Amino acid sequence: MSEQEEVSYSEAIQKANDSISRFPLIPIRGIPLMNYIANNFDSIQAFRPDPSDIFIATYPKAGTTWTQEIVDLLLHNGDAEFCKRAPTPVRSPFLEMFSPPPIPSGLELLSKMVPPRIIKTHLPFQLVPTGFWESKCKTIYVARNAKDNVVSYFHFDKMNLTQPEPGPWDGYVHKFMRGELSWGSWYDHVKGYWAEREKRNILYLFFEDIKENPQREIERIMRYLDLSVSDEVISQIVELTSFKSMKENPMTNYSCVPATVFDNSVSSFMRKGEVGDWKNHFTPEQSKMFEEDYEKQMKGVDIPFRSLI
Ligand SMILES: Nc1ncnc2c1ncn2[C@@H]1O[C@H](COP(=O)(O)OS(=O)(=O)O)[C@@H](OP(=O)(O)O)[C@H]1O
Repeated sequence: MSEQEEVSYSEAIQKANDSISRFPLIPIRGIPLMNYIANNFDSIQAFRPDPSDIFIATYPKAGTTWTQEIVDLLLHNGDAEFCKRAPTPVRSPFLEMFSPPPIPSGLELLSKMVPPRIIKTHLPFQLVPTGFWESKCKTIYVARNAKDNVVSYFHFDKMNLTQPEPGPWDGYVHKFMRGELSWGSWYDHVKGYWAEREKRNILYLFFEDIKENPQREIERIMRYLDLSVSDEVISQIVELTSFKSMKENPMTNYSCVPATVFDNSVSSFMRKGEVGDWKNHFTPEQSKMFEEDYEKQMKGVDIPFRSLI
């Protein structure tokens, strides 16, 4: 994969331009999904991974792209040039993504690749094709604290012109709390994978931990994947996957998606990459209301999120 593939991916999106719109959501087993995904759900469910494939699962905006880059670099011993062979969504396809033709679906991209493939999903646990668990694929789940997650999703839904119109911030927070955004409830998502992590051997990570100590978390991923790279390479990967590096890297910053789909004048995909940006968005009243609801939705759950505050 190379320049040509990168160009053809961007060109395919450009060619689909007339069919791009804010797609409606259709529920699949109660989970709202973009209509193109919902309409192709049977073929997504039928996907059979290879046991060597690596599966990265997250609620949207929880650190997927960051983890995809870390894993690609670990698999290739920190080879920065090789990891620039194509943009993230081509190197590491999005399992359930279907878009208007001729944009290749995740399944189409996967069918042309040789395992081990790095496969992204936002599907909640109960919608993941059972083939992943039958094949015992290594699975990395990344969770991000709810308040920063909803802030990031809000900015993304404003700039991603295929997502439903987010509307004003206050209403958006309520939609998040009710699980009405694409891919459903954050609360059920983080709880679903947490409940299955031991049985399915899922490595459950937190955005805040990677931010606090990337070296420690990259080493955890390395051990989980049964890889061994030198300390020097780990340091290189820390540097290559810093927010600044990934924001500047055209292969990781989603500049492959034309402005007719990702409107960068509204917000960029690599927006801030921080912990605690929620403080710039929630009013004290919204924060109190959100926390009261959080207590109810997360009652009895022992996921070690940092304090919300
Ligand atoms: N290297 C690195 N360091 C810190 N933060 C990073 C990094 N890469 C991506 N990001 C931030 O992650 C948010 C995007 O999340 P995802 O990659 O999960 O998005 S997506 O769901 O795949 O569309 C989005 O968060 P916000 O900036 O808060 O909006 C990105 O900026």
